[in-house]
Amino acid sequence: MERLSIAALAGTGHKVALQRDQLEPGIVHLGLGAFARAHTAVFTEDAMLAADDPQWGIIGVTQRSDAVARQLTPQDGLFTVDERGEGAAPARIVSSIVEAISGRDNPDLVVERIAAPATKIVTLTITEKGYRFNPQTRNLDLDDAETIADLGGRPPRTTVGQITRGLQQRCRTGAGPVTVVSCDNLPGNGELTGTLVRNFAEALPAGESDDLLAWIAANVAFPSTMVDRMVPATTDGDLAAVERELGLRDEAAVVAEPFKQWVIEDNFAADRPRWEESGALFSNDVAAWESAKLRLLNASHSMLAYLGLAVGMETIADAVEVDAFRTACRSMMLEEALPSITLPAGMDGEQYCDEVLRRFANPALGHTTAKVGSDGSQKVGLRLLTTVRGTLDAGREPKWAALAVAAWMHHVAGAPATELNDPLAKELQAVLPEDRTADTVVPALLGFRPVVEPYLAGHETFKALLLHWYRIIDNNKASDNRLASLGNEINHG
Ligand SMILES: NC(=O)c1ccc[n+]([C@@H]2O[C@H](COP(=O)([O-])OP(=O)(O)OC[C@H]3O[C@@H](n4cnc5c(N)ncnc54)[C@H](O)[C@@H]3O)[C@@H](O)[C@H]2O)c1
Ligand SMILES: O=P(O)(O)OC[C@@H](O)[C@@H](O)[C@H](O)[C@H](O)CO
Repeated sequence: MERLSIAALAGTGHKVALQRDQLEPGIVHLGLGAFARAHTAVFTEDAMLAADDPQWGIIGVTQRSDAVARQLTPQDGLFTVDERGEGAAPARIVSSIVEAISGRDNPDLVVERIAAPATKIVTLTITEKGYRFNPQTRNLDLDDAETIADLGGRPPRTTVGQITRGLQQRCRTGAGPVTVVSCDNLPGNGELTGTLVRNFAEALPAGESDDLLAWIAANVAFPSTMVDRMVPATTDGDLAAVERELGLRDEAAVVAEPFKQWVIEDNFAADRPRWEESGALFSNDVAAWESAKLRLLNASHSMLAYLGLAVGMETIADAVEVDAFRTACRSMMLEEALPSITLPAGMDGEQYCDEVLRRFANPALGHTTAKVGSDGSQKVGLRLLTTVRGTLDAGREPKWAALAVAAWMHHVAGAPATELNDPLAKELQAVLPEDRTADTVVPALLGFRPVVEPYLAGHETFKALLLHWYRIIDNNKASDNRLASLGNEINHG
């Protein structure tokens, strides 16, 4: 089958929305995964169309492998977004990516693109682990071997190294101000990114560091954002479905739910696309949006992933259909998370929670428990332990959040060392005992400092809840009907 490209489209009924010969590159996007294509690239294309402003073509950078760059380059950067579920629009070809680079293979080129005067924005979707920070201090992990190597002056391979070296070159060449926009699921993602970039700059030799820090302070903004759209990893079946629809082969297609949301702090150092014309909300209350999303949606997502994995379920849509799991999620959101956060003005908390559960149930999305449950060491603290802490501080028991944390612990203890998909898999395995029971695993993982703060590790109520739930999950693993028996025990608390 012929590959998707501008030339190949000429012979079909499909066409691209943007005038490609007029596009100019104004954005460098680091982390060209599925989410960036279904979210950032779509908002940006729509903004360019609505405002008739073609200066925001995206230079996409793949970070760890060259796969997406290899898929997109022969397709002239074009790819399909295939919406799935109620209200889905027809498959759409997105044309806002003008170049795709493998950052792994061309680190100097990444720095050059960030430093180009035409670049006004650097956006990021590099996953939580890509930030290489210490979650307790929210500073750059200066013991990280890759960061040390980047500080030593090699062509940078870490994202923070790439951004800071790009800024250093902008400072030297007078390339002008730039805005760095994190779009990852992290609280205060803009402030965090700014801190990590400054930490990197501070760790450079004094002669390089002083000028650079002053230049960054005067020329770079780091707005925080909240992003939302469920985008699973694309499967071979998804590619085949797009091929049938398009009549062309698209190796870079992505699948997404119809819903999409982007809340952005209005803090830019230079021009920006008119993203508000494509539906983004500019707000000075991004922190409230982000904590609502992380502690309601993402926390429930993680809970369903680990409960689903405990009973061998493959998708989130299947897990949320289990009454006991759905009720546990809803209870965690309503009884524990909602009382410990301040909602953004105008948000109806209960309605938001119901909407989240409805979105999870989208059967056409195929979001896997394995993908959502990956990298737990990077997510459990932000999504769940925050609610555990808030609920304990309010003098109540975090019963449901503890169920989700116990399910994560069970997943970590049950996964064979080679199969745990987590950047700290080796470190987690190292603290786990040979004999894995509630009484050995719970204290071992409570003592795992990169995830659990000392206060929670020593909290007897929390520990008792974890032991209780861990035993229930573990006892059921040998049951003939582990789904029914686990559901039953969860219902009985
Ligand atoms: N997929 C979603 O539903 C969704 C929704 C909202 C937000 N997000 C955010 O986007 C991120 C990426 O999601 P995705 O679906 O694109 O995942 P993906 O697996 O398709 O892509 C991950 C991207 O992150 C990069 N990356 C991974 N580890 C890295 C590291 N150590 N350093 C630098 N870059 C690294 C990869 O190269 C890749 O470009 C999520 O972690 C989340 O923060 C995703
Ligand atoms: O993308 P991650 O790995 O941070 O988290 C997995 C999911 O919870 C997440 O991607 C959600 O689908 C998303 O945050 C919805 O907007």
